[in-house]
Amino acid sequence: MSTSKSFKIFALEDNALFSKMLNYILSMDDEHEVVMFEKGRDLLNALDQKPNLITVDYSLPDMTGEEVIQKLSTRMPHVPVVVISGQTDVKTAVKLFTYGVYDYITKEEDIRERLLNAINKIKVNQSLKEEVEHLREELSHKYEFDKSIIGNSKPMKKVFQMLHKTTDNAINISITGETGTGKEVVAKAIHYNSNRAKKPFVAVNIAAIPTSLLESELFGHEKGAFTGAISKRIGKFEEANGGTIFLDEIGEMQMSLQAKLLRVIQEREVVRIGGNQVVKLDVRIITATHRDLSKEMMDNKFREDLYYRLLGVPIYLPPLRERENDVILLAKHLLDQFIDQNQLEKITISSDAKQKLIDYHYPGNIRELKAIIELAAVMCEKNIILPSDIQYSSSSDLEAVMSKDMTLKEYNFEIIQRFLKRYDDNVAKVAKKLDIGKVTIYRYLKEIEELPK
Ligand SMILES: Nc1ncnc2c1ncn2[C@@H]1O[C@H](COP(=O)(O)OP(=O)(O)OP(=O)(O)O)[C@@H](O)[C@H]1O
Repeated sequence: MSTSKSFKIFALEDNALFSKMLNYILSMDDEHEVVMFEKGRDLLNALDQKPNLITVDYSLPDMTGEEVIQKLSTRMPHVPVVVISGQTDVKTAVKLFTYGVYDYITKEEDIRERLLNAINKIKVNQSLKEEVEHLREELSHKYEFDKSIIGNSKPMKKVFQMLHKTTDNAINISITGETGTGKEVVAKAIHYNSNRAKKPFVAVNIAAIPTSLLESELFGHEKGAFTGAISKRIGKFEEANGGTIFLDEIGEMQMSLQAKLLRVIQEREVVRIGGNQVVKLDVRIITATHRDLSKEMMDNKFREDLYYRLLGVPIYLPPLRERENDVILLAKHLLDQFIDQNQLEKITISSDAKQKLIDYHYPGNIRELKAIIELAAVMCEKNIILPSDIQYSSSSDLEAVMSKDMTLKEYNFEIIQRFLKRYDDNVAKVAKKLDIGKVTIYRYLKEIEELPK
């Protein structure tokens, strides 16, 4: 069986016998490539080989273990170091931990278990870090402007022009637009296309958090800062440090908190509630609102100084009814997404259905279009969406399906029946498509039969 040595370990140990034993323990895992060193200097000279882990004996002939560790902490701060020592000296151990040493293991009987345990933990940590990196990378592709924000209409071209001006700087951005026009999608795309893409994107919906909790949610608190603060909590601003914070529905923020937010923005630092430690901030702020903030300002509901601080690059997202042919582009995109997520066969939209889609005014904008398309995909037969499959929330059809007239159970009946029709009553296939058990389908069918006719 071929094995790949993907985890390189450097081990620094001058005692010949112990070195042999260490090499044996570390090489037990086929994945490990172990390189033994007798002298600290030799190990330091070989760092360009990029080890994944370094073990260091504390007492060495040419330089002290402490010196080696100190040098490693500046030259390779991200590579975990495990110290192996012949002595149990708490003071030494504590000092070494200040250099960021991962573990301190004494040369005792259980060294094998302790060492392998430490290595396993390090590997799990490293693979988690790699996964986070990988996901961030994937996210940044996913949020490329023209891949995540679908639209080709004149007003959307203007939006794209503005978006491209936001990538190389940290200027604040204020997004306005009716509900469902894609304000959050745009905020994410700005972040993942900016030079902050590898740092966090933290979204906070101001309207969704009770006023009494909002301050601590945003700025954090120390343990015991107020009744209920049972432990220290980092606020969203600190969480977003180095990256972007998205304050959705900023127009809902109370005046008293607006003053605190202004202070944080001006000072570029935050102090957790009940604490005195000042945390420096480097956070880009993107705000969104469906309200007219300039009007709120005139009505004394929004602070003028905060308004201008947050305004930065203003981006207006037009309602869907003003986006010309984007309705069809978006409908196809949302349909493909739904097909992908549910592993359905290809579904197309008939030209009459397209016309029906264009004729509607979408008060709920793209969120509403998404719901309409998903329902149409479920309702249609023979994998083609016809005008009758398109049901608007303002018309009675969709209301009949989605609102009080139908319970969730009845809605489920409807979907299962549609799928059974589409797949010629093949229960196994329908169960697979809907990702539910066959028994569930039989149970529904039985219940339908038992309903009074
Ligand atoms: N241009 C677009 N391209 C593709 N999908 C979009 C686009 N705009 C919005 N969407 C989709 O529409 C839905 C609503 O978008 P989003 O939540 O960003 O809207 P919003 O303006 O923030 O809404 P609200 O004001 O209610 O918070 C999401 O599912 C989003 O993925």
